[in-house]
Amino acid sequence: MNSGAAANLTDPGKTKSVVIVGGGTAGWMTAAYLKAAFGDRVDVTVVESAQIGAIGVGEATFSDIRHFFEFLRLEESDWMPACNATYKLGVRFEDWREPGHHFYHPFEQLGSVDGFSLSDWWLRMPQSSRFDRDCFVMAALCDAERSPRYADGTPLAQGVFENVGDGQSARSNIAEYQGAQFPYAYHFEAHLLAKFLTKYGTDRGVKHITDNVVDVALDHQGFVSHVNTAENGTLSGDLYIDCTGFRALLLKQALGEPFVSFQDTLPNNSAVALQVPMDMERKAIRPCTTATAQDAGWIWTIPLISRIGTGYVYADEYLSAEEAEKTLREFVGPEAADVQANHIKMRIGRSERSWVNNVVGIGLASGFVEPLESTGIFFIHHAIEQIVRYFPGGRDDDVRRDAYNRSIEHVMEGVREFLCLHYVGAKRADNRYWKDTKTRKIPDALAERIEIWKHKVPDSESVYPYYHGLPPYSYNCILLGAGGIEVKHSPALDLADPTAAQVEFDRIRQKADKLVQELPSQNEFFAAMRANAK
Ligand SMILES: Cc1cc2nc3c(=O)[nH]c(=O)nc-3n(C[C@H](O)[C@H](O)[C@H](O)COP(=O)(O)OP(=O)(O)OC[C@H]3O[C@@H](n4cnc5c(N)ncnc54)[C@H](O)[C@@H]3O)c2cc1C
Ligand SMILES: N[C@@H](Cc1c[nH]c2cc(Cl)ccc12)C(=O)O
Repeated sequence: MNSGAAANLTDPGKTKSVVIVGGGTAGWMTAAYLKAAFGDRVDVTVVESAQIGAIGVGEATFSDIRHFFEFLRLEESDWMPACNATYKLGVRFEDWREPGHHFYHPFEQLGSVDGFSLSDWWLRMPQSSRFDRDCFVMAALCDAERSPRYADGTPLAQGVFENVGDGQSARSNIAEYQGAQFPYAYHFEAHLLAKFLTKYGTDRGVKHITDNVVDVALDHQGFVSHVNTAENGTLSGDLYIDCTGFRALLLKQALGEPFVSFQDTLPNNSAVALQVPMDMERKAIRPCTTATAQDAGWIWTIPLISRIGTGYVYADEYLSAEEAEKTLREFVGPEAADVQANHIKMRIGRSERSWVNNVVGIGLASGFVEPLESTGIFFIHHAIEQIVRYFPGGRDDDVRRDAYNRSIEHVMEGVREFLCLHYVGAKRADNRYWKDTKTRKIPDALAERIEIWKHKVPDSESVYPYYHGLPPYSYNCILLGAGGIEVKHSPALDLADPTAAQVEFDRIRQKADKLVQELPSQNEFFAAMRANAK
């Protein structure tokens, strides 16, 4: 424990001390990463309550999470079995356009032909009614429930696996990575990842205290001077990271930082979750997250090893908790009969600033949007990378603080626009909830962008202009998949020679057919892994 350590921020060469309050996924991802980044030159303490539980529902991620594991020098075989992890090739949206329809948001770059996006060509010459099947190989792999690795462990697209796993090469991070779209992400149990990283962190010197923080003390400048725990006295450090979840004990409760609610544009503020045991020998492990539209929101289905994580995300303005749980149980079927439901109130939006004085909020304490595009852990990962990049040198570090806060704001606001597009762009308008999605306020800039996209599919010139994790092709997937906004092809394509585009569509179909034949199902893949491990 360091007392009075605030002074050594201005004293280069001395160990810096960081106190992390909260030991959920955010707390332990941060602790582990700081140790991987700074080793013994940073003193890290994690204090977590034994009484206040962490959120863990069975999570899906961005593919970018691989940079996190790579930074920690961890291979899939080190952490995946410990977290019940499976592969994710994209999100499958069911019933967003109309009952029985589905489309994917896959981890695959959209091609271009003669300077025009393949989506533009597709509008001019659709090969079928399925934009995703015609333009992405991954859509067929998801439909056929394939694994992104062959049974011997060889990955699907060798070319994009550069820098992974030799343990020595330079480590990349999200913002720096300019390579091809990585072909898959993961599903895993976030609380098991937190447990795994507890060992990783404590093995590398992180101090772990199980106790409740009962009071946060501020000095005359409004900086945190120390926190008081119930049984372990006071803890103090140079920097405090608030990972206390929706409570935001330091950032909001102690420092009073205002919260910017997104509720006006994204009304879903509640969830009910179930962890359903499943015999995966008999049930297909779909290699994608499924988001099935419902009367007042949507249900997620996340296949894990030997269980399914599922839940109904809804707006309490339209549906009661009891009705949501009833609908979810009917959706899942008898397997869920003995499973207890977990009802969660979600605080949707962002802290006005995530870094205030010597407190940085990471995870739910900083901000959250409904999990429709699996952004929660991405927000954490991005924040951790940024705090390492902008690590404070002293109290008067306003420039660094402002830069950090801007980058967090951009990520959150960009994702807000992307999520709003799902609702305003969904063709479905069959009840009050879905009708309201067409008239509800959306960010002004998004409304302007949609007017452009009606005439020119989204590209890097027309999507949210700051880094927010989502490439322009993601917007094409939602716009053309959800089907509620009419989009026209570029008039130039009526004059252009379509031969090369036709060759590209044919190539995608042939490649998809070949891979569906060659790749094992996820069930076969994980069965082979288990057999090899014995
Ligand atoms: C319904 C739902 C679905 C989600 N789905 C996804 C998904 O698919 N993909 C994704 O990336 N993310 C998803 N998330 C988000 C993801 O689960 C969280 O981002 C992640 O678990 C991180 O949570 P956290 O660590 O910030 O907070 P929490 O898990 O709430 O942890 C808070 C920690 O603070 C501690 N604490 C609180 N008060 C005190 C105190 N006074 N003293 C000491 N300790 C204290 C608690 O003990 C706990 O350890 C979802 C979230 C929700 C709500
Ligand atoms: N940088 C993100 C962006 C991304 C690209 N495709 C998808 C698909 C889904 Cl479901 C989420 C996220 C993404 C990444 O590569 O993960």
